[in-house]
Amino acid sequence: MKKHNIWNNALYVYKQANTFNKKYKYKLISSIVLSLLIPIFATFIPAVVVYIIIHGSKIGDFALIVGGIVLIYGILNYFSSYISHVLFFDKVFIRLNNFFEILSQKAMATGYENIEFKHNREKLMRAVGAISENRVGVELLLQVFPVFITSIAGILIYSSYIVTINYLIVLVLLGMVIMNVLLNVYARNYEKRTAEELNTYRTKLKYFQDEANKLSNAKDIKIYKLEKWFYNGIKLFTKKFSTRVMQQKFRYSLANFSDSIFSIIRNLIAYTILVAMVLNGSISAAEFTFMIGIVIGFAVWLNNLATSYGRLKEASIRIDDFREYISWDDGINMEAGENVEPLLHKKLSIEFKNVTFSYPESEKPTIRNLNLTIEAGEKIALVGINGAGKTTLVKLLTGLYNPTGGKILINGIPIEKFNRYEYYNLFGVIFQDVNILPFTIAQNVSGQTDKDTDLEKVNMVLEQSGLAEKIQSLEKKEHTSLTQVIDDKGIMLSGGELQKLMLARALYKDSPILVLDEPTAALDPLAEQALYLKYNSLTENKTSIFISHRLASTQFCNRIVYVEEGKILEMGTHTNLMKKNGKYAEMFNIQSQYYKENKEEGFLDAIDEKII
Ligand SMILES: Nc1ncnc2c1ncn2[C@@H]1O[C@H](COP(=O)(O)OP(=O)(O)OP(=O)(O)O)[C@@H](O)[C@H]1O
Repeated sequence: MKKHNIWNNALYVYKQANTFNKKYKYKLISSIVLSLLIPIFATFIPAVVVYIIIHGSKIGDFALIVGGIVLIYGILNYFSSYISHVLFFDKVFIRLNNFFEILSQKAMATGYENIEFKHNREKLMRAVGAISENRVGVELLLQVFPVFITSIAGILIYSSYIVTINYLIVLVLLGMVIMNVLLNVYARNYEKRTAEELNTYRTKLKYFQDEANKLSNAKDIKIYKLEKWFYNGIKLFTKKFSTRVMQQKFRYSLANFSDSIFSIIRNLIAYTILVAMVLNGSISAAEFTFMIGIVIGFAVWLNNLATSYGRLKEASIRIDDFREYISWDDGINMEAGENVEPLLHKKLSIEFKNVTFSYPESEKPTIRNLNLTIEAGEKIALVGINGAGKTTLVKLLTGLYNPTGGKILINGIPIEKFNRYEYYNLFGVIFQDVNILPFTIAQNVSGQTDKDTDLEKVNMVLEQSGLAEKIQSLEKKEHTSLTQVIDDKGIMLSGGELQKLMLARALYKDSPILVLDEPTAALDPLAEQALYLKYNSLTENKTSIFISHRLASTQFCNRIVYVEEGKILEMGTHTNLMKKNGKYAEMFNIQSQYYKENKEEGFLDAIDEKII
């Protein structure tokens, strides 16, 4: 992982802040100038008072001068706190708007493997960690960097004055601060060493906390009494997390404690030197008062520098995490690559050439040296037992995964040559896990905003997918929202209805390749039969892949591909494979026998025999 120094990270964060809020820099500069002016001014006040008293000014003059100074001091403080207040909200908005947008854009655009696989997902979680709270990462840098800069300026101004009086004071103060910095470095090194471990605990704890509240888990938690598993997980990782945090904080408290001791010693030495100077007449009482203010102020700047530097380092580590994810190779051709436009209205051929794929950290490849040619416009049924690698093949074909070996070609062109963002346009896919968004039915089908949605087409595909009757019965028809996350009047669809909606979405896209992974798993037998009967017309001019464990589906496909352990074991028409009497025939016979037996007993009247 590339590490950037704090200056580089600060430059990065401020550049981003500036693109979002152009006025931010002016407010920031005003705040830094005021933070420098106010303590200098505060140091002047007692010195001026002592001077006036010693020189016996009239009470009226005294009141006027002191009143004037206090008034200016008050005004400066008012502006300072006003700007701090404004800056606080600016920082929050910069983090929430700008940085979240950068991260979301990256996460949505980057290769799917960068999102799905564990190690990559952890990178994403770390990047989220840099912007998810007020006092970490980006916002921490925005808070602390001005303090760091102000402290450097304060130290330069104050020390240039102190050395003209007595350079020993500067040396004493510096020595103490260096010791304090060393203790902070010790604490920070410990924090760094344990950061990875803490991050793991944080991720696991967050998993338990999030999953415990999810609606999708609620049924299983109640029925299978899983709450203990969640309580124990939360308890275990809270303990591990908080123990580690306490160990980290203990080291910082050592540094803080030593700082209190050092400040007493430092003040004693500074006072001794200054009092000796007053006694031997080298400085006046007013100068003494001023010098005391400057010495204390100088120590404050030094301390601020040490602590802000430590916190900047802390923020910098998180910002590196963020930048690592943002600049991470997408793993695919998102920017460049060939246009798929010429292919969009053609029948397309697909070729898997010696394709191998291994999931990260898995010992054996899931797809092994697989060769398959699908002719343009062909309808393929992909079958095989659970875990054979069918869905993995779909993810490879659709460009969600990249093969670890071999090539996939569309109309003879290797798919990595296409612009990946456009490449997705070639596919209408129903995946096994149904995923709807809390928008209207029409928007879920079109994947577009209302303005860009073709309602006529939406209704046509809803009709084709068998959902039209249900939608027409709703008060707002296709404008009804799904789920109640955003719209209180939203509706929930049943498992089978959702699957029909997914089919409508794939059909709306009208892509040259249609891939249906278990599209009938939740359908009732009548709906299933209706889909089978329509399949030819739905896939007209398209190349299609139909994955199903219901082997009736193989009847209306041109060819059946039987996959086992990532390899093609058998391939051919239904009649050929039945004659071959291999794995496919075995699977088919078991299933059809079951249906026949049950049918004889009159259980499954709804299944049309001619389909089986
Ligand atoms: N993200 C993943 N990380 C690691 N291994 C995975 C991942 N996804 C799937 N696998 C493994 O790859 C193998 C093939 O899975 P795949 O989902 O392709 O099978 P399938 O043939 O579609 O099965 P099913 O019929 O159950 O849908 C399985 O053994 C599975 O455990």
